[in-house]
Amino acid sequence: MAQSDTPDIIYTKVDEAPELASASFLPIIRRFTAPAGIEVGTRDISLAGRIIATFPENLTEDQRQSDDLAWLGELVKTPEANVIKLPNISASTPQLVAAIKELQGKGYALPDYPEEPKADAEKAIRARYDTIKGSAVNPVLREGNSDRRAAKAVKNFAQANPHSMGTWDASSKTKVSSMPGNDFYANEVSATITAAQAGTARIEFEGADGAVTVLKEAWPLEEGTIADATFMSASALSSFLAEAIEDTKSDGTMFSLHMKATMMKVSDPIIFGHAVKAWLGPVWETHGAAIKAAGGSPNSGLADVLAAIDTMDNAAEIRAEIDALERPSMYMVDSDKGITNLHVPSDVIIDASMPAVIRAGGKGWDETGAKGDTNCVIPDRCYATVYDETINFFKANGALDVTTAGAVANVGLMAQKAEEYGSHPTTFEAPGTGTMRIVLANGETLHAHSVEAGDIWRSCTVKKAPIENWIELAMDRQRLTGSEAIFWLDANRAHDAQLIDYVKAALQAAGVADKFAIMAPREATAQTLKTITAGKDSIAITGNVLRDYLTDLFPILELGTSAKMLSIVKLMQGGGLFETGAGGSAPKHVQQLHGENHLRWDSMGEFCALGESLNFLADARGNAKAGVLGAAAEAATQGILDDNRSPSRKAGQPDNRHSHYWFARYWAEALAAQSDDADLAAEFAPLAKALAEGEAAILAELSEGSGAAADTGGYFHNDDAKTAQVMRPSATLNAIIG
Ligand SMILES: NC(=O)C1=CN([C@@H]2O[C@H](COP(=O)(O)OP(=O)(O)OC[C@H]3O[C@@H](n4cnc5c(N)ncnc54)[C@H](OP(=O)(O)O)[C@@H]3O)[C@@H](O)[C@H]2O)C=CC1
Ligand SMILES: O=C(O)CCC(=O)C(=O)O
Ligand SMILES: [Mg+2]
Repeated sequence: MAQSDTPDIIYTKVDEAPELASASFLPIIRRFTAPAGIEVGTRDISLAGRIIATFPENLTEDQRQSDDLAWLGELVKTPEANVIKLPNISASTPQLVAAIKELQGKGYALPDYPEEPKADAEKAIRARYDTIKGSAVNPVLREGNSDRRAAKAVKNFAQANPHSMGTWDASSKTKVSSMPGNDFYANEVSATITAAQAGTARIEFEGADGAVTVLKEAWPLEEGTIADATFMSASALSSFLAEAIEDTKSDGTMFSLHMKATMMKVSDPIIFGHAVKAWLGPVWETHGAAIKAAGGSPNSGLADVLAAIDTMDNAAEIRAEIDALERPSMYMVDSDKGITNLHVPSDVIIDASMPAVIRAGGKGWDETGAKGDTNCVIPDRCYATVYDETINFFKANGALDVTTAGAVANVGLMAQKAEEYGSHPTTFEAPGTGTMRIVLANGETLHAHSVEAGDIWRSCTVKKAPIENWIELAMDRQRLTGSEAIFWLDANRAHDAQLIDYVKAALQAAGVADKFAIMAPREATAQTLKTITAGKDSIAITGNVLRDYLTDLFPILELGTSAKMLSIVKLMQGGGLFETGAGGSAPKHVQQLHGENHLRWDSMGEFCALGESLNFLADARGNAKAGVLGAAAEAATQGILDDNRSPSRKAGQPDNRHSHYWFARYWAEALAAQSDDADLAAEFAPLAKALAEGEAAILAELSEGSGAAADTGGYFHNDDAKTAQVMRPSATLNAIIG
């Protein structure tokens, strides 16, 4: 990669709410960094951008785009990397299909997404689209482990200004339901690759007839890598789901399924599909084959199945049979629009959905829009215990007191596609009854499982260098904070037992074993909740999945949202990746902007990441001006919190754009007031003055269109000019920012 033309900071172009926010905020960042000679570039990792970059041969010269994700994937392996990464869409199939359709409508001659590819050409197209699907960006950029926590100012603000919390009642019927056995947890085996075993491995399936199919070849396994294999039985899953539906009915609660179909893009849509089939029960048994022939895929959700049914001659009959099913209430994504939990696999994502239920006092919303208790179905037991224990804790102790609760930080093992979140290329639906096995370079079989057709088999790996780096990061954070520090590892789980060997050895070698505890997730949850209830802090040192789950769970309870988190990825090659918040891209915020020109997205995550990125530029490159800008950005962030300038939720009140004005103003004022760099002070004094003098006009202009519809010229692929018009409506502010 040509380093000479790499901008000092890369601010990623993404999707949905954070991308709309960028249209307002990025011009401000550039106006402020330019006088310091800091170049802020962008690279496009949006879903639409990645689709366009994948099919150049279908597009005109003007339409083509470079593969920015690949470029960034190389950059993060260099010490030069300084990337501000906003949350992007990890697309489910329905989202991918919708994005393709929007682009086709805009004149991009892209191929359709082949749901059931038959000919080789279709299979090739499908394979290219599948590289875009799911969590295709984060694993490429995350060449380091994760350090997520709330900045002190953010935590103090939350304690002083508590968000709304539902109450928890001991009689709540809300619970977590998981499979009793034959899940990923039960079937896991794990080993650490020795020198003699290292090399190129393969994954193969041997059918009952002895025929061997190689499912993955040329699969490198390095010495020190922890390599697991496990599977979930499809028949056990189906029976469990059918029972869970019946159990929900007898409890009188609502059924909800919580998965991560975006990151676990192979396994979880299949599990989701089993739930759709279980819900349809006898209707699927009778009509399933015909619905499939009509193009309906349960793995894509109930919406896809219903749409296929509606194209069938006997649609009315099938619909009537569905209506006649005796089913419990279902947890809704949008009760006004009739969108159920099972409609789209990416609508209910466990890391955000379970905390939302827990924050609300164990409540979900049913078909009628009524609040009620819910059976939270999380089939696999590896991590479900965390939510189960949290629910038990609040039932016993009442909701968390936000005003006094301590903070939970996370140190997450994430680098180089660690663990489950890197497992999609090594996840397979068993093609028949037989044996799935990993065969090592030396011919040895590492792991083997007897499976039946449809069982979901997967292998997860994590490399040695990331593990060692993660333990070091944990030791750093513990030393710097003195907090309670717990490795959330289950000695009874095969994978965790291998990790524990690494952890114990490293802690002993460093002489700090007494500063850390190692606890299974359930025990760690109980201990951590006890600690924060007592007003103390805890560091959760976890694998990749719990990194994801806990950095939504605790921030949503403590701060009301994970958008305000500091999310730092110290890249293993010396660069910095600064993620903005720990949450997603909030699709409903876009609907609100389009409907009533109000963007309630809170850019606190962007503000925190910007400060960190500038400070990193100062420390790593000796760029003193960046340090001055960074310190001033931190002061501006503090100003936003002190003066309560964050966006409100309702149209007619200040929104995201207003918060950017305030950020610019506080930033300019802090720069004008500092004495470390006289040139910057002189540059920003007039800007600060103009922003202060323009206050009334700017705030009025920013509020002008509020309440009316707004057109950004698209959803996945906005029109830049239209978006700028919507997101930069203040002529006064624009004249100052330029
Ligand atoms: N790092 C990444 O790139 C990530 C990407 N994603 C992607 O984002 C999409 C949506 O994910 P989902 O998990 O549903 O989470 P959302 O982003 O939709 O968040 C859930 C809710 O949290 C609140 N929220 C989140 N961020 C903000 C913010 N900045 N300001 C104010 N409120 C906020 C909103 O609540 P309310 O509406 O009540 O205000 C929002 O509806 C998916 O496409 C997913 O793949 C998800 C997680 C991380
Ligand atoms: O990559 C994704 O799909 C989501 C990432 C996520 O939720 C997280 O890192 O917290
Ligand atoms: Mg997450």
